[in-house]
This record gives sequence, structure tokens and C-alpha cells, in this order.
Amino acid sequence: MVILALENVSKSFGALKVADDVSFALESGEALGIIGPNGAGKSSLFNLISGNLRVDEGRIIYRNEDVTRQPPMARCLAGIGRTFQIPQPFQQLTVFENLLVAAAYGSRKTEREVSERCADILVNTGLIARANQAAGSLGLLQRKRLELARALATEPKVLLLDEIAGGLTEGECGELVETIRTIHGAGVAIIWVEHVLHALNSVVSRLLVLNFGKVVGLGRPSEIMESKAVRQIYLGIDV
Ligand SMILES: Nc1ncnc2c1ncn2[C@@H]1O[C@H](COP(=O)(O)OP(=O)(O)OP(=O)(O)O)[C@@H](O)[C@H]1O
Repeated sequence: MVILALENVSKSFGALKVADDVSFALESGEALGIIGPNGAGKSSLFNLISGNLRVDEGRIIYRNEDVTRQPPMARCLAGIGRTFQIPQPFQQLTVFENLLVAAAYGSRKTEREVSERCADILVNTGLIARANQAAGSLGLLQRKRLELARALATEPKVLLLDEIAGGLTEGECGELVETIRTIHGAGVAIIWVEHVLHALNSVVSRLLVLNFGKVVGLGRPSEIMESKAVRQIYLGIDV
């Protein structure tokens, strides 16, 4: 069953087309990876799906409902959760308080109702020992984990991960991949934009390639990595 579909979605900033007639469908519980060079429009695509950017043309269908004109809050409440490429937690609040804010905002429940779930998320994302630490004092891996935890606190059915593995050491990246696998294993559908391809390919079952806002490839990771589009874009090999 399809949970999220983009139908001929386009978006321009002046003369720059960041999404050019983009169509694809995400199955319930699927993990889809998105790759493409810098500036290809990957983060813009996430912003269009989450409602942070307005679509110029086309439609976004989530659980059989047209959400194209819905504001970000409505989409978040409906189950479209996301992380941001540059984590921006409330620096002065503790890790736990950051989660409470995300949970209360993203699921419209009281602090009392969400606090137990937040504690579980902290355990699952490896942050429980940091619960009372100010978010501003966290290192990179912990900030990435907090970004993930904040997205989970909104109870997503579709989780958009924007370059969550970037800048981590090999060991840290492996740890984060395990956490993402667990989230996916619990039935959450994932779309993951990532430059760290080995991490991405160890989780996703399909890869979508974006270039200049256009979908230039979609298929199994092994097929895509061997494809003409990827070789041209990443290696400059004109085949
Ligand atoms: N609000 C905006 N106004 C004008 N141009 C923008 C805006 N947001 C993004 N862009 C431009 O749109 C293009 C696509 O940006 P986007 O961040 O979506 O790319 P990306 O594929 O995520 O890149 P990266 O891999 O470097 O994160 C870039 O040229 C960027 O400078």
C-alpha cells in the first residue's frame, strides 16, 4: 500500500528549478534513499513534502489525502516527521525538555501524556544518559541522535532523514545506522537523503537519484549504483 506519493511536483526559485516534474510513490514501511550532487534539490524536496515550501505545480498525496496545501503543522500531526540537515535544538533546554516540546507540538498531547514515551525514545536513541544535559553542550553524534529523537517524538508514520550521517566517524555512523534500522523495523516508512552511500545502502531497498531537480534514476541500490545516470553525475563518465 502506498503511504506517500508525489505527482508531477515542480518548484522554482526564480529561474532555478529545484523540483522538476517529480513523481514517485513510497510504500508503507518502505525505506527509500535519495542521492544526488550538492544543489540537486534534495532538501528542497523534503521541504515540499513537510510543507516548509509551497509546491508550484503537482500534488502530494499522503494516506490517500491531498496534503499539497496543508501547512507543516497539519502534516506533522498527520504523521510526516522530519530531521533537518543542520540540527537546531533549543540549546538552553535539556535533551529531555527538547523531546517534550517536540512531542507536545507534534502530537498535541499534554506533557504528562508524552513524558513516558519521551523516556522510551531516549532509551531507543541512546540518549538516556544525556537526558538532563543541555542540548547546546552535546557533541555531533549526540546532536544527530537528538535530531532523530525529536522527529520520533512527533510519532511519524513517514520519517524524512536529511543527511543524518554526515560528519560522523565510521563507528558513530554504524551506531546511528543501527538505530535507524530499529526505527524502520518498527514499521516506520523512511525517506533518507544521504551522501554517505554505504550507510544509506545498508538500510534502503530503493534509491532515487535527483539531478537539477529531476528524477534521473529509481531502482534497487545495486542497479542504481551501476547506472549510467550515477556514473555520469558522480564520476563524470559520459557513457
Ligand atoms: N529558499 C531558497 N531560495 C533560493 N534558492 C534556494 C532556496 N533554497 C534552496 N535554494 C537553492 O536551490 C538549490 C537546491 O538546494 P537544496 O538545498 O535543495 O539542494 P540539496 O540537493 O539538498 O544540496 P546539498 O546536498 O548540498 O544539501 C541550490 O542551488 C540552493 O542554493
